[in-house]
Parts: sequence; structure tokens; C-alpha cells
Amino acid sequence: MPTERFKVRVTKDHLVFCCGHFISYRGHQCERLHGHNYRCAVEVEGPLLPDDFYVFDFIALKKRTKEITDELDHHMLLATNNPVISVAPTPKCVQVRYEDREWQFPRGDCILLPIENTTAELIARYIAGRLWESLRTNENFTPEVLRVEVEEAPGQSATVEWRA
Ligand SMILES: Nc1nc2c(c(=O)[nH]1)N=C([C@H](O)[C@H](O)COP(=O)(O)OP(=O)(O)OP(=O)(O)O)CN2
Repeated sequence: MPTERFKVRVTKDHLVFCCGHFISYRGHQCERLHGHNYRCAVEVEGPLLPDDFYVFDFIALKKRTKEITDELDHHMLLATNNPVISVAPTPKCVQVRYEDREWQFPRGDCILLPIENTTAELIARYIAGRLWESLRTNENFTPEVLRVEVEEAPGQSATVEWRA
């Protein structure tokens, strides 16, 4: 008897989030500020739910993902744990420093992420963590496998996979 597995995947234009960012690379270098129309795709794997005959409702999956991507949309993404870029928030602004370069952003324009770098990989991991928790608390659902893909631009993306 063959075995079977099911997976559902959502990626939609409303799961696009437009953000400014810059990353450090090779340990000590720092990109110039630029932006992306990031696109998020989410997959969940698991057995079919007995009453519904689906792994998980597309509608709920889109809603819970969109709640997270909407928080990021139209913001400057800043990683607070970067070893070479310092991020200092005050009530009104965020001051960012890398060597002799300095930026200042209005506080409300920034999302401070507790990650090391705003790479597509770590943004995907951040979204996966938030979504895992949201599905558990709001939908009483823990997928066997959750994959979050963040596409920076068409043709380049990073995916993280979480397993229960
Ligand atoms: N594995 C990863 N590699 C890189 C990431 C990343 O998040 N994960 N990010 C960057 C940069 O932030 C940058 O935004 C991407 O650089 P680049 O590919 O040069 O961007 P373009 O869209 O201009 O690419 P073209 O193919 O030249 O149009 C770098 N690496």
C-alpha cells in the first residue's frame, strides 16, 4: 500500500510586505539601505481533519499569516541582535549605527526584530515562530510541519521548516 501525505500552501498578493532593510555580511560589512516587496508563502503538513477532509483551512491560514505580514508592511526592519549594527530605540526615534555611518528613523516607522540580521532566512524564522504560536492559540492547531518561505525578489527566497 502506498503511503500518502497532504500539504497545503498559500501565497497571495496580500501576503506581500514592503519594507526597508539592510544587512551586515561577511561578518563586518554593511549594505546600503534599500527595500523589497517581500512575498510570504506558507505550507502546512499533517493528516486530514476528520470532519473537513482538509489539512487546515486555507482561509484561516491566510488570515493568521496576513496578521503578521501586515504588521511588517511599510516599515523599516531592524535587527536588534546584530553584532556590528547597533540599534538604539528611544520613545520617538531609533538610532542605528554601523562604524561611522548613522541613520535615524521615526520610532513608528520601524519594526525591531529580535534577530541577528534581516536576512530572508531570519525574517522567515521570525514569521514561522509568530505563526506557529498564532495557529496554536487562535486556531487550536499545531501542524506536523510548517514551512515559511520569504521571497525577497522574484527568483530569490529562503525557507525555514518547523516540525512538531
Ligand atoms: N541567503 C541570503 N543571501 C542574501 C540575502 C538574504 O537575505 N539571504 N540578502 C541579501 C541582500 O539583502 C540583498 O537585498 C539582495 O541582494 P541582491 O541579490 O544583490 O539583490 P538584487 O535584487 O539587486 O539582485 P539582482 O539579481 O542583482 O537584481 C544578499 N544576499
